[in-house]
Amino acid sequence: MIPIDDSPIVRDGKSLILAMDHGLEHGPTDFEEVPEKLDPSTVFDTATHDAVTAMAVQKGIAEGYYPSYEDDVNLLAKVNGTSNLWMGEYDSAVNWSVDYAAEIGADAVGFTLYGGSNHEVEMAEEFRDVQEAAREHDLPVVMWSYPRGQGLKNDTKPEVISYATRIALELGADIAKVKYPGSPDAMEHACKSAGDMKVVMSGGSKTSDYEFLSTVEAAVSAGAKGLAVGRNVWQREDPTRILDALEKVIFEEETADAALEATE
Ligand SMILES: O=P(O)(O)OC[C@H]1O[C@](O)(COP(=O)(O)O)[C@@H](O)[C@@H]1O
Repeated sequence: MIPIDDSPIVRDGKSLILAMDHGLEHGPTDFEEVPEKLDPSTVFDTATHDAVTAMAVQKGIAEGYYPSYEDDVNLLAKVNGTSNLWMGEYDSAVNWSVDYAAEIGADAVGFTLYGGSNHEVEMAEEFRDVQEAAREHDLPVVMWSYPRGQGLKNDTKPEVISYATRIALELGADIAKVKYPGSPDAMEHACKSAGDMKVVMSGGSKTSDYEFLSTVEAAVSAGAKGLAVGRNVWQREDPTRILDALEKVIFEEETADAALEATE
């Protein structure tokens, strides 16, 4: 872990990462109700909001669109990823090198590790190479720490999420992105398991404004240092409004109720 509070992807010790790698990870289904979002520029426009500290995308999107946004958006290069068409045991292909991501202007790199998968060993070895290359470029590393595969049926159980944050700490990540483990106590334990490393909550599929914001509020009160979110922002009709509210909940530590009221 390196001190990352001065990194552009961190603001006042916290991060709000806008993820848009769903076209690879989930396919066109995530865009069915928001077909205009098939154009990555629309989500880059959303990422220019002050609350967003980085945008996480895959190589092709970074190559094609980031040059127009490099003055206004911090790039988190998600270096591995696999499509939903892959039917094998959980795994993720490394699609670009850290050197190339740095050349494009990355401010941080992201990597998914499926702890518990039959491919965990190979993925951990790939993470070693990514993490060490990132250190050479002084880039923070965000681990999407997602235990799943084999017999692991419930990947949001409290002990599984605490293990996920610990794996990220032990392997040298700077931020762990994990699913919400269902309660503030479980989130607090997951954050403590990460030592001084930052933990951010993963957004998940779209829910109501109140449900989403109150879960973020609970996670932040329990020690999470922000959020990495995709669908709960860009699948909304008005992403700016939810980002205004998230800014209040994450950076100003307001309640979900107060944030919603202030942004009505
Ligand atoms: O593997 P899952 O749980 O289907 O979700 C993976 C997706 O979730 C993210 O980690 C976060 O996005 P969401 O907030 O939309 O869940 C994306 O980067 C990724 O594409």
